[in-house]
Amino acid sequence: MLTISNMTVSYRTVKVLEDIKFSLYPCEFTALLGSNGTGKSSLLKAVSGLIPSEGQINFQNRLNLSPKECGEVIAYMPQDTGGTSSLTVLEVILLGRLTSLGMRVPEDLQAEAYQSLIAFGLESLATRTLDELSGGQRQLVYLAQSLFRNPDVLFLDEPTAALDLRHQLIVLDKVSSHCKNNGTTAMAAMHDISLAGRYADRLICLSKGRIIADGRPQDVLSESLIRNLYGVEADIVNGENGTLHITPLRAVG
Ligand SMILES: Nc1ncnc2c1ncn2[C@@H]1O[C@H](COP(=O)(O)OP(=O)(O)OP(=O)(O)O)[C@@H](O)[C@H]1O
Repeated sequence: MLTISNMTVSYRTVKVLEDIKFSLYPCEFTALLGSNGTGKSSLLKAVSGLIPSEGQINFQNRLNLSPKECGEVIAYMPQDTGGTSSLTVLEVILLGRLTSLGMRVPEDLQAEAYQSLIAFGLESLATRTLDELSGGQRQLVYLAQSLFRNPDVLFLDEPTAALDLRHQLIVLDKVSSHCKNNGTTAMAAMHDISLAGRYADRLICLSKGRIIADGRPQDVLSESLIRNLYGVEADIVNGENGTLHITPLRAVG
């Protein structure tokens, strides 16, 4: 279990997150929701030890982790997967297991990396360099790398932002099943509340730097929550098998 308590994050003198506390559990996929600029990325970065924060982070029986220890426990995939790189797609996947790499890459590790490319439909790109990929293909490569790394805790910042509809479904399905099959704890900042409601076990909702709702999608998603979070009027209909159908109607306020 990963537990965050009394977390505050500031940029210079401006506080952007305050009184943050929550716990994340193995096998659970949590979606982090909130409007633009409300602090989702800052929260993921602060807990991953990438930006300074105040408060306490505990993981399993390890108390008060330092930023370096947070970085060792949590694999963080940023929102922006751009930037130049002349590494091939297969090499990027293999880098996910940097600690297992020596002078030679064991054949079984190469085969496993190739399998993770197949899982994301990326095998035809294995020998291409990252510079030669589209934005969505690059995002898929980094997602495949994150799962290949098989971390205890995985943080993803808008993992489906560059993806088409089919790949959004494939990726969220894979992240959710990876959690269940490997005991991984995952949290993803997301903007699509319908997809979050469908794939996440739990939603944590941020507004103005504070958590205003935390629970199972069917328990927390309501028309008034959507109005509070986004300033949007929406219709929510309960479908079969507990699915929620959310239709945004108009911006209000
Ligand atoms: N490096 C920085 N220096 C100063 N202020 C920052 C910095 N990064 C983010 N902020 C501010 O902190 C607040 C939270 O930003 P953050 O990127 O965490 O929001 P977000 O919820 O991830 O937004 P989005 O959905 O638009 O990606 C915003 O007001 C933003 O302008």
